[in-house]
Amino acid sequence: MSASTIPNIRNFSIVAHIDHGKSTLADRLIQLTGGLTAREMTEQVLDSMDIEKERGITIKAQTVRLTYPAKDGQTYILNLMDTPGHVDFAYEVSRSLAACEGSLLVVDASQGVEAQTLANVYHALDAGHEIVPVLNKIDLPAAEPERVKAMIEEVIGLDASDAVEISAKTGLGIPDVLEAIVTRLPPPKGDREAPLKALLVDSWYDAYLGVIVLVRIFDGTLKKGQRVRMIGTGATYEVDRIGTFTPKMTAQDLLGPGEVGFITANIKEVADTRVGDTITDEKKQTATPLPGFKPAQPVVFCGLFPVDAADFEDLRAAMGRLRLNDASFSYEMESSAALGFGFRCGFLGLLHLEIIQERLEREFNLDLIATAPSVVYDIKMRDGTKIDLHNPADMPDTMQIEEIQEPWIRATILTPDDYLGGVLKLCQDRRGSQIDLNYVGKRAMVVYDLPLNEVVFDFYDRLKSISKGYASFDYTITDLRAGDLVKMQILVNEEPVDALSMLVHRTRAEHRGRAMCEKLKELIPHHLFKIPIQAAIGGKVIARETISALRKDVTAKCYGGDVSRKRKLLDKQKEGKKRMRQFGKVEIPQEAFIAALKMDE
Ligand SMILES: Nc1nc2c(ncn2[C@@H]2O[C@H](COP(=O)(O)OP(=O)(O)OP(=O)(O)O)[C@@H](O)[C@H]2O)c(=O)[nH]1
Repeated sequence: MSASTIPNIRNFSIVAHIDHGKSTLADRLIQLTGGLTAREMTEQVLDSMDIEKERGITIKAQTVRLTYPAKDGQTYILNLMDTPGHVDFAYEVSRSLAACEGSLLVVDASQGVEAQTLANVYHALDAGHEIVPVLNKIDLPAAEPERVKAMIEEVIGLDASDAVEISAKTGLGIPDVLEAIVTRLPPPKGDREAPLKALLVDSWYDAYLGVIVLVRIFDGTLKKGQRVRMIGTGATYEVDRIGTFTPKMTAQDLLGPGEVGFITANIKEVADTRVGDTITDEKKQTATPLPGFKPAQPVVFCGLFPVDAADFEDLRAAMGRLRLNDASFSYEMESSAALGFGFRCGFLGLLHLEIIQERLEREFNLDLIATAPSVVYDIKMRDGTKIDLHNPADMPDTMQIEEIQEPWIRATILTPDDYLGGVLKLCQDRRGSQIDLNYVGKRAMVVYDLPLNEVVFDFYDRLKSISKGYASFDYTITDLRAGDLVKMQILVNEEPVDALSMLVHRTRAEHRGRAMCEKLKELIPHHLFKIPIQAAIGGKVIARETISALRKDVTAKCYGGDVSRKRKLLDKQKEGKKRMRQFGKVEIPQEAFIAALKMDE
């Protein structure tokens, strides 16, 4: 028995920087190979969740099987594995790549190589992929295909001389992409007679069908009724449905080597499936399981609390629902003196956090307060024990702490030359240390080591505003380093607000404390009494602001007859009311919690 090539199949991904046109190209490929009718094509197909559509980003890896009659007279099955484009989901990128042999590298011909182009193409090269460069958006007047080809060769080291030039928008060049997939990407290899060996690429929960598992077969065959074993978890299941996405779910009798498809097998929860696991036949097991992946670890934590305490059970139920589909999101119950009952939640990154919060608020109609995002700190105690600190409120007594370690990242930033000064200053201000600085044409490529704690709040927003949206950013977590970190508390009306406490580097504490007090002064409405706002480290106040006592009529300052302005102000106040929390005698609006953390330097 030996592996042979399966000549009429190609498995491929599209890797690209966000917004370079990956989804548009995928839709064109589906359209051209007749996977859907024109009416079904009205919406972008691969981005299926609402929020993905609205924000135009791809989150969950999906797959489509296309049938393509090529110029050589043969008909090919092309399996397109979609990959997410954002840094938070790098893990999902690598697992989709493991299921294919090649990638299309899509680069916007008016923009050029960006930070995530690099990160994603390196993932693809790591996965052993053959890569076809595709220059998109050549319909734009600003497109400079020759310059971008040179950039691909210089920065990535790929031969771009035969890059395919296309416009995913107009459809120009799409047939060339299909031909390139068939002629330039390698076919899969596999042994049909060997015991089943399949990769568990992804899984998600469907309200009607239960857990759906996306698989890529390497050896053997998989069919309905077969009993399979997941090697990692040891669980066994009987396959009750099997098929492919065209992109509609289509039943098949059997999947063989090189094929990609789905199974259902009466699996109760997504958490019962481990992405990267090897699926084999229960009776005839493979002797060589696939290498698998490290599970995605949450790196950013924050507390989520209902504004209205009566919503707690609804929040619990909603989190359970989201978790069904997203095993990388974690939560456990937490109670806070100020905020009551809520949950401590773990996320893959800030975007992941925002998406989950938004879904909870929008799909489940919940009003939430999010506390300051925090990274996970490793604390070594004097008695030799170690603590993983997810919540600054739980920080042990400093006298007992030997050392605090924090996660560091290596960040790659590409920016037009004009903004380089601002970008370097930002990195420097965030305790960064410069590793590399290069020029590629008129763009600078900067590599910095930075503490993740300085990046989680607003680094990305700041970078975008400094560079007018032109800089791109990608990072990987590298190591843990000891840091002189202290817990800073915020006191409103002499009472500590746990939800606003954070670990900061000692050298940054005063600056940060002052900025937070100033911001809170703007955001907390006047009350009938004076409210002191203080930042303190271990009982020592390092910054202070005071909110003066109330002027009764909020509209008083709108003298003159501008009625609509008055009404707006009153409406705004009413809106604010709904989303306020009572802290002792003080009401703090929800916006204050997040806004206080997003500070201008
Ligand atoms: N002019 C022009 N615009 C394009 C072309 N291809 C895509 N676009 C536009 O570029 C934007 C981004 O395209 P998407 O396909 O959503 O980008 P994406 O890479 O899938 O983004 P993510 O899903 O977030 O990774 C959209 O507004 C598209 O309409 C093209 O060939 N020409």
